[in-house]
Amino acid sequence: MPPEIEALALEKTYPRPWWPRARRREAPRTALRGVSFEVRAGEVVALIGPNGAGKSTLLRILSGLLLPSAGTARVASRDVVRERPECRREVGAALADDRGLSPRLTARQNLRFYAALYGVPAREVEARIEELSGLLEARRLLEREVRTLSTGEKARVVLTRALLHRPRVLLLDEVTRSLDPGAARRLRTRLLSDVAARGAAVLFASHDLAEVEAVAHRVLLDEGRIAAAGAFPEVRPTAEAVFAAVPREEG
Ligand SMILES: Nc1ncnc2c1ncn2[C@@H]1O[C@H](COP(=O)(O)OP(=O)(O)OP(=O)(O)O)[C@@H](O)[C@H]1O
Repeated sequence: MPPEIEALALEKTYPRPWWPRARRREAPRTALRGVSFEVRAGEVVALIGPNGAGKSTLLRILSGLLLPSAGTARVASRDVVRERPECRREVGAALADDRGLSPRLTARQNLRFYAALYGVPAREVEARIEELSGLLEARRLLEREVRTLSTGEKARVVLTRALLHRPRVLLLDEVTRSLDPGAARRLRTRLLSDVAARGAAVLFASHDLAEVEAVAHRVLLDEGRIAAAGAFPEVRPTAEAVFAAVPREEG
């Protein structure tokens, strides 16, 4: 079986901003420098690394929101650039700074909209929303307008949305960051065991080494490059060194 997520020599350099004042000040920024790895069906892989390591950039490329500068990536055996629409149907993404929910619609209306977009059969939509919102402790939020929800409450709706169409690949960018610790733990355990049990591949970014130790089958450490990969005990010394390192100031 081919891997569900496959990155091969991925590179990403953000160009200088186009507006003149910032353009003079800012250089292009390289966020990924040849990243290669894979995630197989049923595997939960954590992507850990300090701020600016490139985690969000990588997840945005894999979800089809950002183009790589070089290299290739495949999700559910499809090329994320050439087969972008097909890819996006196979992926459930809950990314940092998610702006995809309409603030004036209720959570349920938003979820119905995305269910239709993802092609969930109409007769299954309500049952799916009930089931997932129960799993993600979001049922009491369903009839509320999204603009009235707290950050953590919105995160639950975003997670529910990511799972609506039973995606083969789930990409999570620090989604439990805004949840209180108990809820984060419960959600992580339920969510990840649920998706892994049905054979989905999960890649989630986190700063929290304890979180990674609890759930990840395998860990990737990223710093624009893969600094270490494998089971947590093997990666741990490098991870601890990277997180403990005093950052070098630029210039
Ligand atoms: N739109 C952008 N334009 C220019 N540079 C960017 C842009 N987005 C990210 N970067 C830069 O790319 C690098 C990687 O950023 P990225 O957001 O992928 O890191 P991260 O590992 O997700 O960080 P964090 O843990 O803080 O969320 C950083 O140096 C960042 O400043």
